[in-house]
Amino acid sequence: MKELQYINQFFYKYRFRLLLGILISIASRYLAVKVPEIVKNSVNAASDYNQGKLTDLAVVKTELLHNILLIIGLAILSGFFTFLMRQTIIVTSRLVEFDLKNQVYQQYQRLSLNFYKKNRTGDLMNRISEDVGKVRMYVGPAIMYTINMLVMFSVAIYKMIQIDVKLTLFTLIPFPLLSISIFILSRSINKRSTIVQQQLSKLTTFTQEVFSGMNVIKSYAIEGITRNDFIDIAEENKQKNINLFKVQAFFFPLMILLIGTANIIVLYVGGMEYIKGNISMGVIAEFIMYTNMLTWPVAIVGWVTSTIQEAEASQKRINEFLKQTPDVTNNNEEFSPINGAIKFKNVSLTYDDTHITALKNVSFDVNPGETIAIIGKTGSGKSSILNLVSRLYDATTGKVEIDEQPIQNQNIYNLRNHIGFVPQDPFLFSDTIINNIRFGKEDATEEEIIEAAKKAVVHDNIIAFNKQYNTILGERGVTLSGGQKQRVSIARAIIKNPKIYIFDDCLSAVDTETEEQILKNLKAISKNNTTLIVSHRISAAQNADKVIVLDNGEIVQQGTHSQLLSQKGIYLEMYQQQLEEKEIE
Ligand SMILES: Nc1ncnc2c1ncn2[C@@H]1O[C@H](COP(=O)(O)OP(=O)(O)OP(=O)(O)O)[C@@H](O)[C@H]1O
Repeated sequence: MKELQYINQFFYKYRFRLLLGILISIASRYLAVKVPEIVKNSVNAASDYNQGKLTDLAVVKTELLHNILLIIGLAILSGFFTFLMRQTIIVTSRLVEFDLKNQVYQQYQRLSLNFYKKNRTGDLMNRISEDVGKVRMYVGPAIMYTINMLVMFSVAIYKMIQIDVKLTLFTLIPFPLLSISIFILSRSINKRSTIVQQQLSKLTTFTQEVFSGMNVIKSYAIEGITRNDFIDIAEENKQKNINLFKVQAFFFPLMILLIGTANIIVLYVGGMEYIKGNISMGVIAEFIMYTNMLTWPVAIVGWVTSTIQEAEASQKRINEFLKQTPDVTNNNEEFSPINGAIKFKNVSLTYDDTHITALKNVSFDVNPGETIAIIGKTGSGKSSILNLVSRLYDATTGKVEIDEQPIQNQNIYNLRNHIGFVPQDPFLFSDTIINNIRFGKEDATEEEIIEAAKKAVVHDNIIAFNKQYNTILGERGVTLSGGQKQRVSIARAIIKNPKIYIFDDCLSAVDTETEEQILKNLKAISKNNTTLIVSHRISAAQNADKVIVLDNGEIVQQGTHSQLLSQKGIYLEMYQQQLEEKEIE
């Protein structure tokens, strides 16, 4: 129960609702346990009349009618309390589930990118849904049934012992057996259902991947292979489900068997006691009712134990993530203006997971409003520089400064609010185009959005769609071409009017003419904003105030476009190569 201690904060938070629920459960069960006693009185009245102990039929009839009305009244009251019990305890469990899900979600958002690289999406989803759901079972049903069981048991057994100790002991013989068997069965059911869940995750992940990569599957004509893979996984899924149902099928027969055994014992031992004249006929009826009433609570002991074990395991998985601290933390709560000066002083970056040193001893500076182009071959470390500027990662050694302050001293949210980042592989949400652009500035007007789209040279494409700016984009914006996606993403950054623009090779999918037009627009827009442009193409660097050339994580050249063209080196090589390619076109 160590891991589940985490949930105590919620018990405290909802203590009044929970306490009310507990009181209502006690009332509800107490009323339910009253019924057998009334049945006993009724049976005894009828039996006494039969044996001539009571002679007035009208009195017997009145008593029976009175008892019937009492039972109906108790049933209605008990039902009403049961309803209230669910409204309090089960609703509390839903509130706790909601709070816990929010906590996990907030923690997910707090954690750094590294966390997302180390953990699979399916696992993250499972912990926030499946595991939280299992913890809810502990907070709600498990606690509710435990209270039920305790009240039923104490009241019923107290009453039974008062009537006949010997009969009580005999009646209770099958119950420990019932509880232990249900415990064993529940454990087995839980184990098997975990396997079924894992299998289901596998199936979901597989199909999700197939749907996302459908264009590759179709163009390689490998539908047959993926179908066979699907059949294999589905077959395994079916087997695991059958295994689960085999065990589940034992649950009710086992309960019925044990209830039957307990009833037979009551009938036999009770019958003997009745013959000896130790108890009345009504007591046998009363005991049979207690036996049936106690069966479910006793069976539930086994179920509750195994549910708590499951919840403990799930909470452990949740705690693992909740305890993690982000690699990149915010160390300043103040929101202050940012001018956009960037300085790298002997910066090196080695990624934790791959141990790849992406940057080695990199130093450069950019004044506010300047445009700097970062050029280099693939894998040379260009994006890594951008990752450090937006503090998605922290440098391993050396210093990154924003406005002459170590970047770690800047409020991370403030910094990112002042950055308009266009990633290499733009991500668009399954929403309208207008909302995808508005994402950069929540209160943007329609005119501002259209203006931004025009500057990103995507307006004409958008108005060609039937629903224009209200066109819904499919999952990951699949209805747009790669170049259109890049330009919508650029519009999203433009509308933000940030102090620092970061363009990570985001014009790779647009033709050179459109690229030129966008670069011209960007130059006009970003006159007063610091701009970092990463590109494979020299064209992006021509108008930059400064160009940095990276090779294998190191700056090998630095200067203006014309300065670099006058030197031998990678920049000149790339320029000549791209010039030749253009001439061939
Ligand atoms: N998030 C990351 N975690 C681990 N390793 C990374 C990460 N990002 C990049 N790398 C590694 O760091 C090196 C530099 O990558 P980076 O993306 O900075 O290069 P790039 O010049 O932007 O390449 P490209 O032009 O192909 O985008 C590569 O070897 C890459 O595998």
